[in-house]
Amino acid sequence: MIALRSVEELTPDWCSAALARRIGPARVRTVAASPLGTGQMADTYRLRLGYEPPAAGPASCVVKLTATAPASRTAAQVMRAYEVETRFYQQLAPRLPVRTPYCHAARYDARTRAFTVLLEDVAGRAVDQVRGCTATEVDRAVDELAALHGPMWASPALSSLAWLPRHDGPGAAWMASLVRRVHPRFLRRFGARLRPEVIDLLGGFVPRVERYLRDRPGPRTVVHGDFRADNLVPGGRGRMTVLDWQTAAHEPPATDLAYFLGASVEVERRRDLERSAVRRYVAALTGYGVSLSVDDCWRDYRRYAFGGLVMAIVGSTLVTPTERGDDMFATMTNRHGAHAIDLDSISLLR
Ligand SMILES: Nc1ncnc2c1ncn2[C@@H]1O[C@H](COP(=O)(O)OP(=O)(O)OP(=O)(O)O)[C@@H](O)[C@H]1O
Repeated sequence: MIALRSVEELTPDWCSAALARRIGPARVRTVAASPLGTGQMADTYRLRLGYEPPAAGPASCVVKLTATAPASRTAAQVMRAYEVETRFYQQLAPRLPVRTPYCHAARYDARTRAFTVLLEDVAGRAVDQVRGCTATEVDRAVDELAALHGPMWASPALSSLAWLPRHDGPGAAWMASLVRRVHPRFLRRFGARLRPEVIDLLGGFVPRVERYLRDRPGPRTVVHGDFRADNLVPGGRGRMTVLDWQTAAHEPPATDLAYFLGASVEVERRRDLERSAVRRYVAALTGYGVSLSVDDCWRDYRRYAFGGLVMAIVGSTLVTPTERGDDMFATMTNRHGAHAIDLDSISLLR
């Protein structure tokens, strides 16, 4: 099975090879692809599949492949997003209890930097990021975070995965200079939609961004890197399925927790429930043998509240602009800004 460079290369034979583990000697006879969702880093399609013999495999699957839009493809390649998502599905998803779509096949071609993952079609709709999560959705999401972070908490095995990014290396200085460079442009584009106190916060944070990115205290584990409502699909038995593993990394786990609560919960609701969410996360981690105090978790949670601001500033300038994308970046910045202000996170960077 090869990594597809575009959906035009998709054929029944390619699908048969990609589904071989599931369908054995049966064949895919027909495949029809329709574009799916609003992803900005890859092209995603729902596939309707017909088989010989009939009903030999899933009636539909989701294929995610190299973006055709040049800006999205370049951004994904700079961030190694395609390699990371492929390797995550191949090497980590099978070892972790976090709920992800079942991956039928995943390929990354280092020469062409093309990638393709063929996934289970997850029923249901992702939580709307702009509306934000309910209290029940927060509980479910926090449980999935513990199921992602707990099993490989401080595991030396993660350091040997050369493909799994760490953000405190030489990349930190590069990222910090990018944030400083694009900050004025970001303010020109979004300033009218940002609260004045958030603009002030950015003015205090951006000069300290390199310190924030380089100096990353706390234990490390596998993190999702973009753990927010748009990537969470509520499912059966009180679980959430977590999508979009292009930003997986070897990072302090509180980065995901702070980013999730900062981005995906409306501000008043987040203020009400964040302490209990942190306690729930710590309690769920004990189920994976992790001993972490609520105080230590709370301190790291406060410190990493800036992650969403870095993501909004950099993300909004890298991807092709869309109206929904711009709404999302403005909402994100106001929410993460309010979060860092509420938690006085800047005091942890002095
Ligand atoms: N396995 C799946 N089952 C059902 N829907 C899916 C599945 N995987 C992705 N989707 C949907 O396809 C769209 C794009 O998916 P995804 O977020 O993984 O792509 P992306 O290009 O990496 O996005 P982003 O711009 O957020 O990085 C989303 O609407 C998502 O809900």
